[in-house]
Amino acid sequence: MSQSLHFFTPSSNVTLPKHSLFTPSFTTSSRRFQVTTTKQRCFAIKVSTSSSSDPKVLTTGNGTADILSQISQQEAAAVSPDSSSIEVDAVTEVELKENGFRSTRRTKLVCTIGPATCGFEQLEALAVGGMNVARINMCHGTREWHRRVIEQVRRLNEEKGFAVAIMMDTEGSEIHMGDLGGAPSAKAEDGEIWTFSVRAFDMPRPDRTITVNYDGFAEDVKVGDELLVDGGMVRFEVIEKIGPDVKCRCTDPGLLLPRANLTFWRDGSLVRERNAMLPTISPKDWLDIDFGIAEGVDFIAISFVKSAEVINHLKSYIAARSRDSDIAVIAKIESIDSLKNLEEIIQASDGAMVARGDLGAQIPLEQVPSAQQKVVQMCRHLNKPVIVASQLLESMIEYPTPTRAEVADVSEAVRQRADALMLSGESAMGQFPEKALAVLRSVSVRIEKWWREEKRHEAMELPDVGSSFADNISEEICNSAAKMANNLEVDALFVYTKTGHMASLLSRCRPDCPIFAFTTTTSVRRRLNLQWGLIPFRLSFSDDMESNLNKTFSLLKARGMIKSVRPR
Ligand SMILES: Nc1ncnc2c1ncn2[C@@H]1O[C@H](COP(=O)(O)OP(=O)(O)OP(=O)(O)O)[C@@H](O)[C@H]1O
Ligand SMILES: CC(=O)C(=O)O
Ligand SMILES: [K+]
Ligand SMILES: [Mg+2]
Repeated sequence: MSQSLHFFTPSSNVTLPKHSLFTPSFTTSSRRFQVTTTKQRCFAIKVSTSSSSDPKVLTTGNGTADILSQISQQEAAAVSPDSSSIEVDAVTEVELKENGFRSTRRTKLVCTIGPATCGFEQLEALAVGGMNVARINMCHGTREWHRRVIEQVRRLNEEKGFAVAIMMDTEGSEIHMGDLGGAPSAKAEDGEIWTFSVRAFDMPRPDRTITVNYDGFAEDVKVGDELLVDGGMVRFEVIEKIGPDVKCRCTDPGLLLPRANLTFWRDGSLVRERNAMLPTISPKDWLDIDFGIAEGVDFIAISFVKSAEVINHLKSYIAARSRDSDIAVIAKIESIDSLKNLEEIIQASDGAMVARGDLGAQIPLEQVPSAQQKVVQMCRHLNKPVIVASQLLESMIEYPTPTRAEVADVSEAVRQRADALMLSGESAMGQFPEKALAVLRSVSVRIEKWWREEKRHEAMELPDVGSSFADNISEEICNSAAKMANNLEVDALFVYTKTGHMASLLSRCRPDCPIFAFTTTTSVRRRLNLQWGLIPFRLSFSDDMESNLNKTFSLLKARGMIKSVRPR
């Protein structure tokens, strides 16, 4: 098995760097490495290892003009440039052509789809606006409704060449309110008495009555407890218990949304009684997961993860049921338990989400920012994509411009170099979904550029993640390639990746230039769309890197995404 790494250097008389751009593991075992200069201005390093899953090749280029001047007319002609055999979406294509490689957005964007965005045109507008992943929340709507959304996203991908991935988010079995009898919201005013009940009501249900999904609710709460809706957006005090009904007085007025999360507090601490024993994945969640597997969603996000065990269980469940599709499991960090077992949970998962909505209901709000930073950093260390979610642009549910504080919050998540930012209510039921997405997009691009120009990124020591020698080689190649790309100020890194692993290792380094990730399957292409800095393309390629490179350049050139200039 061999791996090769292609570098295209900026000057015409290249000498191989004397000092090691590679770490000692490369130089001390030189027996394994064969360095050859292949062309006048490029060199390749072929790495032989006894065991490796697939041949991985990495190319870095210093600007397409230079690269293309390497390719003779004959070589270019040898590959018939059937430009349809490379798949990239129209928006990325235009962006690359018009703005160049360097100014592409690196931070990925996730939009929750709801009543405001479930139409085909609305979905298309989001895709055009930069949505990389569409999230469906199984707390709301019917499976039929979600199936239609999935179908439309798939149609959008097929007809318009997008690679929008689908993330299904489970409901989980925490305590939450019912669906408000179909009303989009209800206003609770200061001092009003509301009834929270575990009874099932016939329609219409009595005024100021809210159903609760957890049967033990009326037994677990005590008179005097504080009841928080959505982590404190609305607060009540428990004043009386009458069988299955709990009477509460509103102490902090606000808007109640369907299926809002409920927590109760006693003497300033979160009460976790029998509800703490509820399973992470409820019987209804298992049915939703079966639905997600059948529909071939790309990601399943698990709410209220408490331990790595549930992730491992779900992963084997998925593996047994979907042999050819590979669904990634995202752990939602939104509970005290998930913070306690953070490292093992992230290690077991394929990615994580900082779900600040519920997290802020379980830990004091002032602890949420440090928890976010910790999760983002740990994901980077362990090479797992991370999403920062909830209330990024909350005011844009109602207003067309964000608050200054919201822009600062988005900027901070971009500066932490999270893989992705997520819209919730802003895109699901807000009045300005496209505007909210445009704010995420422009703030991301601006902050990324600023930090690149200022070279302000803190150096982050990235620990090894692989356990085998082959894994270590892949990591070293990627770390070195990213470093070299930065030092030589190249325009793009090219990586050929079957499983997506090499691309993720490069993304983890957060290089200054974008990473073109060429992969053979559409499902891997969609999955890579969640990761920082990756521009995923679908392309069939072989083990012969020389021909892959020629083919790629010809195809990109035929599409007008890179230009040829006369050799200097
Ligand atoms: N499929 C849907 N149908 C109707 N309303 C929806 C749908 N998806 C989302 N919404 C609305 O958008 C709001 C925000 O959606 P979101 O999924 O982000 O909720 P959340 O409470 O932040 O997430 P979670 O329930 O996972 O903690 C919801 O409270 C709901 O009012
Ligand atoms: C997204 C989500 O589940 C939360 O913020 O609670
Ligand atoms: K959910
Ligand atoms: Mg949540």
